[in-house]
Amino acid sequence: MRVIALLMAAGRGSRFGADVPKQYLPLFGRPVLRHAAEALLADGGVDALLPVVPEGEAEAVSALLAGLPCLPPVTGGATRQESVRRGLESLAADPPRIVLVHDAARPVVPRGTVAALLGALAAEVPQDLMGAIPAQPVSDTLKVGAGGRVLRTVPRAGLYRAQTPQAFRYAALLDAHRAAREEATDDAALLEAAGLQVALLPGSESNLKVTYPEDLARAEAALLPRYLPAMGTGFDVHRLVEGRPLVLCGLTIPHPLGLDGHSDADVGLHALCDAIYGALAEGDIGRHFPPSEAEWKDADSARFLRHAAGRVAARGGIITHTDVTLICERPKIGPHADAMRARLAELMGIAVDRVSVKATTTERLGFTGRGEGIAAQAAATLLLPA
Ligand SMILES: Nc1ccn([C@@H]2O[C@H](COP(=O)(O)OP(=O)(O)OP(=O)(O)O)[C@@H](O)[C@H]2O)c(=O)n1
Ligand SMILES: C[C@](O)(CO)[C@H](O)COP(=O)(O)O
Repeated sequence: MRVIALLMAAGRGSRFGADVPKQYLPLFGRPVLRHAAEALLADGGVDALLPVVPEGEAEAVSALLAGLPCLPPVTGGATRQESVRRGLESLAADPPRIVLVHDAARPVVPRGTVAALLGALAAEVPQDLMGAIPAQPVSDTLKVGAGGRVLRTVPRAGLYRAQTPQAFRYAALLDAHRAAREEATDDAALLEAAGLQVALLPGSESNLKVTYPEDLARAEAALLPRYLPAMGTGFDVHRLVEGRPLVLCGLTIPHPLGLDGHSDADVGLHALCDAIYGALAEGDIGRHFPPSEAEWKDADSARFLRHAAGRVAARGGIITHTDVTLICERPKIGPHADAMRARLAELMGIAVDRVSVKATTTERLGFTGRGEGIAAQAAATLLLPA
């Protein structure tokens, strides 16, 4: 049974009102539509996704969905219904048995939803079932209103709020779309209009559609139980010598001495990399970039931090906060701290208000007190998929 899931991402998000369509905005550092796509695949049973995207954005959406089983994106239309129809038509030459239609703006599909929908359509009895949808019973009292006044109350018994993903026999849904004369707000409505049977399955309050700005925080709250916090620490020391530039937290700082080492010896950045690798339980910087390898001689350590942040992304996680403490008498770090924070934030791809750089002396005690070297310690917190 070939199953294709249409990922509806061709909307402009006008009610949300951001500079970019809401489906591209980050939730825990990853685009809303990426969460939606992964949720469609999590139960198994879906062979490929078919992204339906705004005109000219196929390449950008493909990049956001990299690594997932996807058919080439199809350009959507002016309405959701038109976008779905275009997606369905693109499959006509090699028709699947079943299609799922899902809003890319719904990033929190509970586990088991897709399996339940496919199970309903796979069941032998009733054989007349053409679709299955998740829906929540209405729990508030419903009013009809106009001009700021209540006109009357609508009985809520038997009323449901329809969600996506919705599953359909492909041929039935394509026929319903081709025959449609009026605009429907979901796909099941087109089958209902044709007198076809659609099963009602339990939905979930967490399966919200990001529509207004406040919905992003609600979606993050709903996703949070799927993550576990992780924490790592790092420590590094390099000797101060003549004839080398002083590179600290990604910046070259004017100073008569520089740090000695195999790479550019950026002690702050190395400690931070170790904190991130530590939180991932993926060893340390020396494991990823061995000092025995000539390739890393005098290397710009920015590359190491980009790698560490890339490992977090590859594990499906995000860096939540980092904190670096530089330990030295000279140079004074305060005047450079904000520029260092900005550079580290840029390298890790996170907001600067989640990045701290501070400094301390050791009261002229020890090797840092005597100005023989600089030490750094760092901590990083991550969220990783549970
Ligand atoms: N022409 C359209 C309109 C909507 N959608 C998709 O259908 C889903 C549900 O639509 P909605 O929440 O209304 O999204 P927008 O149309 O983007 O929002 P708005 O109505 O506020 O502009 C979204 O994932 C959206 O990208 C689509 O593929 N093609
Ligand atoms: C398809 C849908 O998500 C089901 O609840 C909903 O109808 C989409 O409505 P919108 O007005 O296009 O957001």
